[in-house]
Amino acid sequence: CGSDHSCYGPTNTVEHVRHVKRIQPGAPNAAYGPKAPLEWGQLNFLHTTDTHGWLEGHLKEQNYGADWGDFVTFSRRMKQTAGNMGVDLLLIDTGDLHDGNGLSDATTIDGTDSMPIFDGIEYDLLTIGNHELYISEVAYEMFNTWARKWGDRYITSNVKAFNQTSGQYEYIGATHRYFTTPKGLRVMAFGVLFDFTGNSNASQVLKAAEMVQEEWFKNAVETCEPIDVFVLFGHNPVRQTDSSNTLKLVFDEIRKVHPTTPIQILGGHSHIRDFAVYDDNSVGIESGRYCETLGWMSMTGFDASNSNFKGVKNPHGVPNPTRPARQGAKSPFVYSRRYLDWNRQTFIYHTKQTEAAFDYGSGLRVTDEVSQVREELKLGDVYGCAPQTWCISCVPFNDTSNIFPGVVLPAVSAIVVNKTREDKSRLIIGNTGAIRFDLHQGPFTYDDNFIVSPFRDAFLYIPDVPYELAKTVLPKLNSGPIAKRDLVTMPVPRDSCTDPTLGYLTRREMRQSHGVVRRQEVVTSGYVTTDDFGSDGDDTVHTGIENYALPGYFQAEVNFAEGSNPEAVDLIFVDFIESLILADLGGNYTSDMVSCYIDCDFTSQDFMLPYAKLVWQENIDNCPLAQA
Ligand SMILES: Nc1ccn([C@@H]2O[C@H](COP(=O)(O)O)[C@@H](O)[C@H]2O)c(=O)n1
Ligand SMILES: [Zn+2]
Ligand SMILES: [Zn+2]
Repeated sequence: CGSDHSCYGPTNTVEHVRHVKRIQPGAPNAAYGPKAPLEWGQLNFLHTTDTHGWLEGHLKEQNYGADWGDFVTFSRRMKQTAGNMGVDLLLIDTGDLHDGNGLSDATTIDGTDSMPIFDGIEYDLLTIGNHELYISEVAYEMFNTWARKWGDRYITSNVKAFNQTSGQYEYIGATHRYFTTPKGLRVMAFGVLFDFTGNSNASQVLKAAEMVQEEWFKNAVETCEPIDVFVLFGHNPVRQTDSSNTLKLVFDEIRKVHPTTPIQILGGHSHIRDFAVYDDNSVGIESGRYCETLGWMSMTGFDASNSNFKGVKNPHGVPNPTRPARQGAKSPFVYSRRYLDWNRQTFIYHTKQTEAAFDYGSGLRVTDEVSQVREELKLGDVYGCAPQTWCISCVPFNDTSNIFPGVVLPAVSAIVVNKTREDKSRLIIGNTGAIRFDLHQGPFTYDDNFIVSPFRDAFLYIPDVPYELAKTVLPKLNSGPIAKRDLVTMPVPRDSCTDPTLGYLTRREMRQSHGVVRRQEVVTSGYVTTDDFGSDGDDTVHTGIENYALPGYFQAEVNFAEGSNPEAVDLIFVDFIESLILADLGGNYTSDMVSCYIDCDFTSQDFMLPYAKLVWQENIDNCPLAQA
C-alpha cells in the first residue's frame, strides 16, 4: 500500500486522497468528576488490564480522554503520595496489550511503536494476555525483548515460549516472585493466564490444573520464607462463575497450605469492572478495558502478629478502608475498591492538583511520544464522515443503530468481493467478537479502522456450497460452545463527544488553551457497575446504559435474487473460525477445499477503510462530531 493506504478494497472506486486530513485528539477532560477521595490502606493497588493499545485515550469520548502520559504523571504522583503517607502502593497490569487501536496495530508487528510508550509506567508486576500469543512474532517480542527488560516483575506462571536457540519451551517471564515492599510486606506473586488454547506454536500455555502440580509452584507455596500476602494476578476473570476463571483453582491450592493468609486477586480478559469476594481474607478486582478504567483496591489489617509491615496503619488526612470481605468475616482485614474513569479530571482530583500544576515532564514527554507516533502512522488521516454513531450492544442486535446491521453487514457485502466471482450468491460469516468497539459519529480515521476491526484474519471461502447446507452453519455456530459473548455490564460511554473547535491542536495545546476543566450539569453516561460490594464502586457516577445480548456470529447474505434462494453459494468466512465452519459443514468438507477469497493478504483489517471511502464522503471537509 501507499502511505495513504489507498490500496485497500478491490471494489473501491472512490477517489479519496484529496479528503485526507488530520484530526488531532479531542478534549482530554471529563464532563463530570469523581464523587469522593480514595480510601488509602496499608497496601494499595492501581490496576490496568486489557489496554489493547489505547494509549492515546479515547479521542471521541471525553470521559475516557486521558492519554498514557497523563497516566505516567498520575501513577508517579500516587507512588509519591503512598511514600509520604507511609503505605505501600503496587502498580499492576494483567495483559492484552495489543489488538484494538492503531497505535498498537498499524505497524507490521503489533506493538512495535506502542510497547515503548506502554513501558513509560513503572509497573511492580505485569503478566501476559492471550493477545500477546496469537501471532508468533508478537510472542517472540514479549519473550526476547519485554520479558528481558521487565525481569522478575514480568510473571507468566503458566506461559512458555519456544526458545529457538535451546530448542526448548521456556517460561516467558518469571514463574513467580517473592519480594518485600518498601514498607516491609513479604509478598508472593503468581501471574496466571486462563486456559487459553488459541495461541500459535511459538508458545505453550499450561492449564492451571497442570501448573499447580509443577515443582516450582509447590515449593513457592510451601516455602519456609514468611509470606504476609499473596498477590494472585492474571489475565483471567475474577468472577468465579465465569467459565474462563482458573484463579479459583490456584486460590484453592494456596489455601490448602495457607488457610488465612490474605490473597489479593487482580484479573482481566472479560473486559468488565468487577470485584469478587473469595473468602474472609481474599478479594479480587477486575478493571475493565481499553483505558476506560483504572482499578483501585486497598486493604488494612496487617500488624506485628501477621506481618512485617513497618508503615502507617491508617494513613492520615484520607479516608481508610472499612469494609470486611463479607458480613461477619473472621479476619483483621478490611478493604475498599473503586473504578476510576480514565480522564485527567479524575487524575487531577485524586492527586489534589490543579489542571495547571498536574503535569510532570515525564508524563508530557510520553504524551508527545503518543502524538508523534500517531503522526508517523498517520492515524489521524480521515477516510470518511460517519453520519451517526453505531454501537455494539447499547441497542438490540437487529436495531438500525447497531453496528452489525448498520455498518458491518453492508461493509462486508460491498467490499469483500472477489471480482471473478462477483455474480455468485454468497454468505459471509464472521465472529461478532472481532468487532471491538462502537463506531462514533464524526471523522472516520485510519485509527478508527483498527478500533472497529483490528484483526488480521484472512477472508477464506469454499466455492459453490449447496445453499441448503450453507444456511445451517450460522444457526449451528450460534448455538455452539463459543456462541455467547459476555453480557455483564461494561463501562462504555454512549454520548460523550469531542469538541470540534479543538480538532487541530495537539494534546498539549488543548490543555493550555482550555486550562479549566469544564463541568456539565449532567451525570456521565456509561454503565453502572454492580459487584460483590454493591453498586457504589464507580468513582464517577454513571447514568446507566443498556447492554444487549449479541449472538456469537453474524452473517451477510449477498447477491440473493428477490424471493428465491440460490442453489449454491460461495461460503466466505474469516480464518479465525475456519475449524468451526468445517465442523458445522460436516465430514464432506475439509481444509483442502478452503482457499483465500480475494487474496491471502486481504483481512478483516481491510474492509472498513474502503467502505468509508465508498459511503461516507458527504460532509467530509466539515464533518460534525457527536453531540453530548
Ligand atoms: N485473530 C483474532 C483474535 C481474537 N479475536 C476475538 O477476540 C476475542 C478475544 O479477545 P479478548 O480481548 O477478550 O481476549 C476472541 O474471543 C475473538 O472473538 C478474533 O476475532 N480474531
Ligand atoms: Zn482483552
Ligand atoms: Zn483477553
